[in-house]
Amino acid sequence: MSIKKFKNSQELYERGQAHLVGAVNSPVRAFKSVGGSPLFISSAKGSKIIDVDDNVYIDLVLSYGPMILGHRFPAVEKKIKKALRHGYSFGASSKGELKLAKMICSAFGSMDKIRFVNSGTEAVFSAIRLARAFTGKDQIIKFSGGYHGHADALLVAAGSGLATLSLPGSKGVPEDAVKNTLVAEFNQIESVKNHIKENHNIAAIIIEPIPGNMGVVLPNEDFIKGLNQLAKEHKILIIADEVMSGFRSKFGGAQDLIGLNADITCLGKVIGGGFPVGAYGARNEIMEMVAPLGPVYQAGTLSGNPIAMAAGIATLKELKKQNPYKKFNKIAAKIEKAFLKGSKEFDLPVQVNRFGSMVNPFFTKEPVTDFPSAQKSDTEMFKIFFWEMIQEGLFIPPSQFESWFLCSSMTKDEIKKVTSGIHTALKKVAETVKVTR
Ligand SMILES: Cc1ncc(COP(=O)(O)O)c(C=O)c1O
Ligand SMILES: N[C@H](C=O)CCC(=O)O
Repeated sequence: MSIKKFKNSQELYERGQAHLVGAVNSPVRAFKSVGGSPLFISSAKGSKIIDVDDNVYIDLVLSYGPMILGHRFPAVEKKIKKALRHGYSFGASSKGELKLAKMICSAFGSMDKIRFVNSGTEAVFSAIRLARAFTGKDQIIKFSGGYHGHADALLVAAGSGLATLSLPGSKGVPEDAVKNTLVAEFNQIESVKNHIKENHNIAAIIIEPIPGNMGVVLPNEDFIKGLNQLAKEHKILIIADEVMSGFRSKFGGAQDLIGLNADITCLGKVIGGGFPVGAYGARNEIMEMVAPLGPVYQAGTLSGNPIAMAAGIATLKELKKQNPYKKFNKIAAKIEKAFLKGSKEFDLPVQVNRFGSMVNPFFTKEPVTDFPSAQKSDTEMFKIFFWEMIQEGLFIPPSQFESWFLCSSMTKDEIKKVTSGIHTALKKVAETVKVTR
């Protein structure tokens, strides 16, 4: 295998520093925690992504989730091209919005109505405003390691890029903006109970049903049951942030699979088929508080964008047709097996967490069940592993604390390439660790 070179990516990275902050438009793209300079991408098709040095990779990032069918899926591309011929944005309603809204509401028992916005961040902060208005209360509980976009109130003990960069929060967020944010520990119902005991103004608990922003973590059954019960007893709303998990483990939400009684659901990523989109939805009595029906204001020039709607409708139609969820479980199981085999053979501490098409490894001996246990993962090992995967032609997120994603376009050969690449990368980790110890 020839060694991959990144000359053109490096050049663009250097040039990019002049007019882009850190040469990127989202911090996770900067490769900060794995070192080296980030890849610049020239194109993608199916499960493959190609960088500007013509290196080809199997893509396990998939734009951090949206590209569930793979890139430029023919049926989706056809509908996007058709939509483009009709106009790009109208500032007025169009039929696609109705169609996508119906498809989504039919897939979630907890949603009668939905409002489209332009990103997951927008969906979440709008959902919080709505929960506060509906309950007449101000406080929210979030979980440490949970990431819900970059609204001020939620940049506390957050996962994703903040975990990657070891940032406890963000500068520029006034204390006032976070004074109503309470942080509990995922999978630890006592930490939620304690907040509820001490605070009587809690509007909502916001949760990623399957967290993917501290790496993938699975909720235990009793924890979810406990949340449902506490929320009901204390008239607290549950906001299921399914921006990442929505349509990734079933046609609909992970909330159904884990038995979470969501009041408001936030979506993004998959429902826009790769175009900027977000959405929040709930039962009628909650959604009818949103303007123009009710007093909660929320608006957007590009909301319900016709191209994003067309891509979303085509993606969901294709997902329904393919029903790839069993396939995802099988692929993820193979990935897990490759890790477990390699960790045994090379005597490495590895844990694998997976749910549907979300999967990722941690370099630690103990099971990963919350943010503190995820943070025990050896990020130096991850760094070595990451770069060897890149050399193997496998693009994974450049962070220990991001989920890998699977797409339905993956072929048997590509799956084999992934599992054998994992084996080689683990070997490299073991060899490097041996030398440096
Ligand atoms: C669970 C979750 N919520 C919210 C967001 C924010 O979405 P966006 O990046 O589209 O603003 C993300 C991803 O960034 C996410 O994974
Ligand atoms: N973890 C984030 C969302 O899921 C990754 C996307 C980003 O912040 O750029």
